[in-house]
Amino acid sequence: MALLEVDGLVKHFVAERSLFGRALAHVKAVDGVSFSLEAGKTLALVGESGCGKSTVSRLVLRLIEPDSGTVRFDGRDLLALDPNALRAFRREAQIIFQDPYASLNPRMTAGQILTEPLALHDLVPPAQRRARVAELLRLVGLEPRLARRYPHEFSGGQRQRIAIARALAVEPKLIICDEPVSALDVSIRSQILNLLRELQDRLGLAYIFVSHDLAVVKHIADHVAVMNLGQIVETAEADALFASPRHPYSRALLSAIPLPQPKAKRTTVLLEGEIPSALNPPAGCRFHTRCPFVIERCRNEAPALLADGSGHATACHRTAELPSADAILPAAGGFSPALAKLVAAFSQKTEGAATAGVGIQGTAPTTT
Ligand SMILES: Nc1ncnc2c1ncn2[C@@H]1O[C@H](COP(=O)(O)OP(=O)(O)OP(=O)(O)O)[C@@H](O)[C@H]1O
Repeated sequence: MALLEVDGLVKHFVAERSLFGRALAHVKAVDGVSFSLEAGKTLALVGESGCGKSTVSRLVLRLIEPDSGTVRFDGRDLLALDPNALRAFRREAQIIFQDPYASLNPRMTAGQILTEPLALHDLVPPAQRRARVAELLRLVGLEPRLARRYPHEFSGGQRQRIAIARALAVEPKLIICDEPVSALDVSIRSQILNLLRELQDRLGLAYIFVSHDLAVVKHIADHVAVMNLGQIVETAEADALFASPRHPYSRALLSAIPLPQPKAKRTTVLLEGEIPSALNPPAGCRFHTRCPFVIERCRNEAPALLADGSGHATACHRTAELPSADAILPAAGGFSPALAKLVAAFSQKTEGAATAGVGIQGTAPTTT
């Protein structure tokens, strides 16, 4: 049985109200999202800013209520939990944020920050709390003597370690990592990612790893779900998705990852076209206004997220007929003349990682 099962989750926010309080427009932040996560595994939720990743996280933690859909955690229906059961659940699922400085109380020492959850959930008798704090600090690679310091006395990476230790204090089964390394120096990122992986192996933690950056996700995810405008457009085991992305949006996100070899050539898929407006969401496939492979059907009919035998699921009418990702990503060419024409309008050859370019142009779309 999966640790977490999310089915048909929907959350629309009111974006505009009339003078009399009537809802005039809705943001479809999350619109029919389903996925599952095994204990001890990592699911990465990937997509541009505004695609609904954080809203999914908040729904999974039951910090906000969905309009419809279900969330099952360890076999329990989260939406049916009474206050006591919800309190117990708060221990089992934790979250760490992009900016640890904002999430750590500046007036508390690291020791006090780590003692707080122990006391709140009555996890450790008062006499043993100091030892438990030292243990937590060691677990995240910090010296116990640092317990006396305040957040501003730590580096960004150290602060993220304290935020991780605070999450671990309650011995959770699931941690939502919301862009946990985006605010950190590039040189520190891999240290924090390694720490998260080590802790997962040691403690059997499951992670939902929220990120806009597929390069980061590559180092940590077992499964990836790519989101666009409140919906999952592709989901697969990480290896399968990175080796062979199928949805044009995933291909474009992947093509923006710098190549490991500086001289390697690749075609960067540039997505242009009309960017969907919050008040005028695209009909049919929500990606069609930016898709290089759009056909008439995409404008009228929303594609279902369909899985093949291996569990690789894609929401695209043209999955079966598009060229393999190899034909796009490592600049191997090989398009049929008709597809080459389409791709040419949206792609350009680049050389080397430094000029690999950004795969998506324009500001991120909003959802309605
Ligand atoms: N409380 C709210 N009220 C109204 N709209 C909201 C609210 N929370 C989120 N939204 C909107 O819902 C959409 C999805 O937001 P969300 O924060 O989940 O996206 P995201 O992918 O996590 O983006 P980011 O990476 O920028 O946090 C956005 O259009 C956002 O403006």
